[in-house]
Amino acid sequence: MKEAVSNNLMEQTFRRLREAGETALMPFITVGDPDPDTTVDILLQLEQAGADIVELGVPYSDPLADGPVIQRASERALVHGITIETCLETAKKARNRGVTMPFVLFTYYNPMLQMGLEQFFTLLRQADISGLIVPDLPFEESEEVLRLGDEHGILLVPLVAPTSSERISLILSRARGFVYCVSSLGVTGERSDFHKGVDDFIASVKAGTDLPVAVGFGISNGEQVQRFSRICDGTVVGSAIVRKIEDSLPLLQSKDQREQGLLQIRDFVAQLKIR
Ligand SMILES: O=P(O)(O)OC[C@@H](O)[C@@H](O)c1c[nH]c2ccccc12
Repeated sequence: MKEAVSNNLMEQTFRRLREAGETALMPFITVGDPDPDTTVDILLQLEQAGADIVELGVPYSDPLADGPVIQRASERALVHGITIETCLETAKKARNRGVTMPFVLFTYYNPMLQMGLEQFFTLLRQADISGLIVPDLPFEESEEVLRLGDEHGILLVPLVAPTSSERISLILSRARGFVYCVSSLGVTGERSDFHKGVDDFIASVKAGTDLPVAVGFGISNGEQVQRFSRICDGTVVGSAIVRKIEDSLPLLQSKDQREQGLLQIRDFVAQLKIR
């Protein structure tokens, strides 16, 4: 029997990359940082720079796992009252402006519960979101979220950390889309060194699943992207790009230098891409 070919954009992207022998460059940005219109412009730049899949972070006031760079991005976004709805509107605008890469929504659990899970998944589908990551989803509640995701065609991507060891096969058996390996413990943020056991950890995850495996947490330059690309299928870069956006704020917010600010972000991301 022929394997059913999925029409989920993220699955298609990973399949295309795998056939080409490439790995995915996966930026994370906070939606609404520094404002929703600029997020649309930044998404266009990311795509032109060679990003393959983008993680769209919903800003949150109590982001447990986020380091200082991403926390500040959330603060800048929350000034504009950004909610899940506005994030999804922003994603739609980016599509209408020509962004074609798959979107993975990254949100804490509480805002989705408050909206109601049915409504949440309906809106995600309407905004052409391919995947979902919920870092604080309680394992006991993940079954319901997974079921709704399957119903709506939205892939619930699990996060696994070097400490998830006893539960890892259970987590992998429920994974959709890809598996996100957190390179280290603690919070997000750029690092110069990684945990000694990270390569073995990634190898053990790869051995336990046929899905693509991506690595994130602390990856901040092209050399680190290359290092991890040799052993996995995708690399997530968050804080380093969000910091670049922060550094570019004076340019982005001035009328005549905005283009220059956007180019600065594009150039930074382009040099992370393996060509
Ligand atoms: O910022 P870093 O170190 O590049 O790590 C990626 C990360 O930002 C993004 O995937 C992320 C943002 N918030 C998180 C919370 C938990 C796990 C991962 C995340």
